Amino acid sequence: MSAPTIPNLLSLRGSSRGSGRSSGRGRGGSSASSLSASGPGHDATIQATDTDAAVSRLSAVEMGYLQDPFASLFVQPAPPGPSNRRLPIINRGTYTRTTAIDAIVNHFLASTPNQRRQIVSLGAGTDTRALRLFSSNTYTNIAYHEIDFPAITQRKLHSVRASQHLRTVLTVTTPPLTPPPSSWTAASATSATNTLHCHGIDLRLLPAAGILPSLDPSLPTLLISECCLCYLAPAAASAVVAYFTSRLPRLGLVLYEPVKPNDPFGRMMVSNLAARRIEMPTLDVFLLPADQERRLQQAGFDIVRHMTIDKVWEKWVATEEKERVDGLEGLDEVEEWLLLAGHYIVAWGWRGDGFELPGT
Ligand SMILES: C[S@@+](CC[C@H](N)C(=O)[O-])C[C@H]1O[C@@H](n2cnc3c(N)ncnc32)[C@H](O)[C@@H]1O
Repeated sequence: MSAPTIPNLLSLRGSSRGSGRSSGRGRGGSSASSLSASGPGHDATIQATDTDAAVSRLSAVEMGYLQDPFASLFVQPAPPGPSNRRLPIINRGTYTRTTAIDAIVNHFLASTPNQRRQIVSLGAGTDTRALRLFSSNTYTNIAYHEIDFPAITQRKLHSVRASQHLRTVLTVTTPPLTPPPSSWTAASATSATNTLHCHGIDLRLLPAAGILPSLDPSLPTLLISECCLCYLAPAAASAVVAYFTSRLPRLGLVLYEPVKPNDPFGRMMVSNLAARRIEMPTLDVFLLPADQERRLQQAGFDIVRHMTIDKVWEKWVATEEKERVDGLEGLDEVEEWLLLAGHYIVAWGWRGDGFELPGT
């Protein structure tokens, strides 16, 4: 929920109330008003959504929702003041979505002990999940693949090379080329069996490309799309999923996306995105949670589950943890939270022997 979909919706609403909170726009180097809704300008707008996600992650970390020592390393230092601070319901959304995907990732890793396994994050941006996993030292033998536009993977490499802290977690194994390569690899400094493979490629070109370097089709693999495939045209998004389902027999997929664009709240969400020249074409096709389940079934996943974010909060966050989170900022707008969280879904499915993902 930290991406520009709802966060900006509510950031816009927050600033109209004079909260002084910023959506983080402009920090990604694009001005939405000057960009067209398709073509290269639109790609730049979509790439800038990673900055929104990074700023929201940092806000949730700074307010104590999440622990992530890497969140600040991918966000430009803000001027003094609360400019990077998100509204409480946005922080709770970022927390809940991160908790849900972390739980699915952990379940996948725990169900595949003593063997090599893969995670592939589509549109990973400057996400820190691989860094958190590697530094926790809980799991070994992970090949973690991240895919994003070359401009984003290059920027991530720059941050990794520039940060003393990150150099204690990752050893970049790509030769130090100038200009920096868009595809690069790194090994975990604590366990060399954990490797990070950053692939700088437009996902829409993936179906026509060969097998990604270092991707091993024989390994159990978890594919993550955390607010990524929703930016692609439905046929292109399906082709990306088919690229993996046609090659990897033991595969799971977890998606995080908005749903219900046609009710009043959903219409407002879509119109706020449109004001920023952002389109989410898959939202027109996978309208309801049941459509997302059908999508995964049609893609070939045998077991399919989904939960809206409000249900994740209700069912997956333990009582004491709910109390801790409630105590951080308080949440006056409970109805607004339920409305917001009900418009975001985590859907997951899997197929193949020897591993599993959680039930609901
Ligand atoms: C909202 S951000 C999410 C980043 C990250 N998954 C997270 O949740 O923190 C969406 C990401 O998807 C990437 N993306 C969108 N369309 C893409 C495409 N066609 N090819 C590669 N990356 C894409 C963007 O560049 C951006 O980094």
